[in-house]
Parts: sequence; C-alpha cells; structure tokens
Amino acid sequence: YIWPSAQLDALEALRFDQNGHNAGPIAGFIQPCNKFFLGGVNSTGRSNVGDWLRTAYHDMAAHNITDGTGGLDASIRFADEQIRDEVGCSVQVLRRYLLMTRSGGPEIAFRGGRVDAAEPNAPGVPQPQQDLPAHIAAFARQGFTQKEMISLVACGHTFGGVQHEFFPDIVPQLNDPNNTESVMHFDSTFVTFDNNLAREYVAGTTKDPLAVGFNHTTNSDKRIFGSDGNSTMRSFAESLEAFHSTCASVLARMFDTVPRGVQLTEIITPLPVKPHNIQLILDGDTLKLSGEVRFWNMPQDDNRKVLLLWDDHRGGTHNATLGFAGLSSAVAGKYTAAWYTFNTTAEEPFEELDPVAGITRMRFLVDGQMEDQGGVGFVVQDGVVFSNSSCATSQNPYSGRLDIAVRNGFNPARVYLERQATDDVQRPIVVETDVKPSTHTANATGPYAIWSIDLTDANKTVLYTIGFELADGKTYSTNDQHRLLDFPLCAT
Ligand code: HEM
Repeated sequence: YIWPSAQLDALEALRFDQNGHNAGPIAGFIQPCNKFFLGGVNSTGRSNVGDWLRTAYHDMAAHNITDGTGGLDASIRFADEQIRDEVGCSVQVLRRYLLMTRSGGPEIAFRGGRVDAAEPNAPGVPQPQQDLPAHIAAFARQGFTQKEMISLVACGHTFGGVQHEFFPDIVPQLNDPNNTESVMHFDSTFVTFDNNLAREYVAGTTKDPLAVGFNHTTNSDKRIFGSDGNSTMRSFAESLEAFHSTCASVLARMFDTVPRGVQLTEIITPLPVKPHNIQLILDGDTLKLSGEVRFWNMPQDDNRKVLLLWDDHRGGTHNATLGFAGLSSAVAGKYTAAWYTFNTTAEEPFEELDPVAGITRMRFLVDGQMEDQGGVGFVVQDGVVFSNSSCATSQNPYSGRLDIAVRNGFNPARVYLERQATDDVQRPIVVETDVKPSTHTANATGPYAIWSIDLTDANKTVLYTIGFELADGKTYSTNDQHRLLDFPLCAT
C-alpha cells in the first residue's frame, strides 16, 4: 500500500515493529516463547503462545459458512462464551493476531479489519469426547475440509497440551516440579512451532494425551490424525517445510474466517520506507515538523547519509540531514530496520518550516538513492494542525482550550477532536467532538485561522487527535496526539 493510511500504518506497525526502537506492545506478551503470565512467578508447563492460539481457534470456531455468522470477532471476550468452555481457562488477553513466527514457525500472511462482535456467538467449539463424524461436521461448518481439519489440529497442537485442572479425566495430577500446571504436552517441544507432534505420532513415541490417553473416548487427535490413513501426519513428519507451509496457509485461513460482511484489508507486508509519527504543529510564525522514518531490512551504518527532502505549496524543495535514532527487529530477529529522526538535536527538536510555504510531500535520499514510493512521494497534509496557542485558562481546577490551525483556502466541512473510548460492550470506538472557528480572532496567524474548543478539568489528560471532513464527505485523521495538560497558562 501507499503511505499514509491511518488503518494500514497502525496495523503494519503492530505486526512488524516488534523489538527495539519504537517496539509495539504485542511481542512482549509472548516472548520468550515459554512466557506464561496467567500463572504465578514459578508456574511452569504452560505458555501464552499456546493459550493465544487456542483462544483464536475458539473465537473462530463459531463460524457457520452457510449463514455467515460467527468467526474471528473477539466474541470470546463475552463471559457467556467463556463459561461454555470455549476457552477452558480464564483468558485475560485477546489479541486477534499472533506472532507465532517468534516460536520458530512460518510467517503467516496478515490482514487487518476484523470487527469486534457486539454479542456472543452460537456455541461451536469441538470437544475431545465427540466422535469423528461430529468433528468432520464441525470443521465443515467452519469452512474446512477433512484434510484441512487434520492440518489445523496438528498445527494447533504443536503448542501446549491438556491441563489436569480442566480435564482431570484425561490428565492425572502430574506432581512434577518442572510442570507445576500439570499439563500433559502434545509433543516434546510444546513452545516451539515444529513438526515433532507429527514425528512422534508417526514414530509411535507420542505422549499426546488426546492420541494415546488412557481414556479412549477422548482420544480425538488419534481419530482425526488417523482419518486419512495417517497420510497427512506422515507428510508432516517427513518434512518440516511441508508442515510449516501447510500451517501458514490453514492458519491464515483460520484467522481470516470472519462473519459475513466484514471486509478484511489486503495482506499487510512491511513498507520498505515508512515515515512514523509525523507531527506538525503551528508555533506562532513557524510550522514545526517532527517525526521519524523507518528503513526496513537495513542494518546500522554510521557512514550512511539520510536526507529528508520536502516540497512546499509554492513549488520549492528543502532538505535536512536526518540523525540515526535506533534499530528495531521483527520475526525473531530475521529482519532489522534502521530508524532516522527529523529531530536532529535535543535543543532543536523540530524542523522549522515557513507556514506560508507549508509542506506537501516528503522524499528521502539514502546514500544518494531516492526513496519516494515510486514517484508519488510521502504526502503530508498541513491543512489542519494543532496550534501551540492552545493554553490553560486555569490550572486548579484545570480548564482551557485546544486551538486548531486551519489553513486558509483549505475549507474543511467539519473539524473535530477524536478520542478513543469503548462502548458498553467493550468495542473500541472513536468519540468525536466538533470544533468551531475561534472567537479568539487575535490568535489568527498568517496563513492559518484558529478554531477552538474549551475543555474542562475532567478532560485535561485525554489524548486527542484531530479529524476533519472535506466537502466531498471524505474524512481524515492526524497522527499527533495532544492533551490540554501539555499546554501552559494562557497569556492574559
Ligand atoms: C476437534 C478439534 C479439537 C479438539 C477436540 C481440541 C481439544 C483440545 C483440548 C481438550 C485441549 C486442552 C485444553 C486445556 O487443557 O486447557 C486443547 C489444547 C489446545 N488446542 Fe486444541 N482441540 C481441537 C482443535 C484445535 C485447533 C484447530 C487448534 C488451533 C489451530 C487448537 C489449538 C490448541 C492449542 C494451542 C492448545 C494448547 C493450549 C494451551 O496450552 O494453553 N486445537 N485442545
């Protein structure tokens, strides 16, 4: 995709900015792969990675391919679904995408755009005591063939195992100080995305409690794996590559199984050059530009020269040398990215732009090579920006106004503040509050008019972004987040 896209930029960052500079919040939950944060400090035998994958499957398992209901929609967050043993244990965290590549697995194509359900789905999680025809029917309802069922179960059960606490009829109390959660693992490497489940199953050495458990009724893995004469399991045992590529494909389909009507995004791959956190703020008679740029698959090199070029509304071009800001990595260190900052020194943390000329697009020169998204450039909007004339009218209790600078001639149909919230069924929503042209006309600055909104103490710490709507009805959001508390007392 072409930068900027508010939705895809954010999803791309969540998926690919995993460790190091500007690391996102996800990887920390499942890293190292044996991390388990629901248990106590010394709890062993389980891991978040297994917990999460199983949760994703259970969330999806309600899907009905005929009527289009259910799917990966976070409906598993509702107590109703958890009570029905769709989870088996309490799940405190649900993320709708998983970074299993960290545990040695294949890279799974990632799409965004899932929509949180407003209510629980119909029950749909298969139980180990059900017979083979019931399992085939359940996977068919979810949209998977019998062969895909074998693959999905084998890919899922490469992680984790069965807990004594919830399945005492399958797993005895283990009394093992190295496995305090009493989990009988599906294979000998329960936090690694490998084909040992299949190898041990085919070799006859498996300890999978759903394959060789003493209770035949609950040996669902045995019935499922054997349902094609073991041919799928044999192919997995023979080739780690075949196992990984099959899992990448069926797991991607599992994650992409969504209720009818939900439109997923394109597959999101890392942008080779990606501006990050670009902010513009009007400060008196300068327009301050700050931000960073990430170069994917680029190691550190102290001799590299990175230049920011930007075009203005008058047809002029300007440039500034960027400073190295840090490295990040993703996919268990497979990829490295180098970050450069527009804020070259601590004393001079912004590029200062002439607000009349403004900015239209950026490009980057890396050791003489032009990076401009194939000629399109990196478009920056300076039509609606925060203004540093925002200020507090009182500091105890806090009240004041946020000023927004609207470029003359830009003529937005509507300007509003946006803040994130959740609705009464915990779905993330954006709350909009309209901003009007200011009566503080004294604040109007050169090429910009000031629009304002008064805020009270209760809202002083809320982080706001600006949204605006153009005459054609299209809406846009800015990156910059500001809160009233960040601004000084108003000059009297
Ligand atoms: C007929 C189908 C299936 C049956 C009957 C089944 C049954 C089970 C059972 C009884 C457990 C033990 C849960 C616990 O002790 O908390 C389990 C764990 C697990 N299952 Fe399945 N499963 C099936 C399919 C799948 C699929 C399709 C996936 C994912 C693709 C999956 C992923 C997992 C994972 C990752 C665990 C380990 C959870 C952990 O360690 O926290 N299962 N399964």
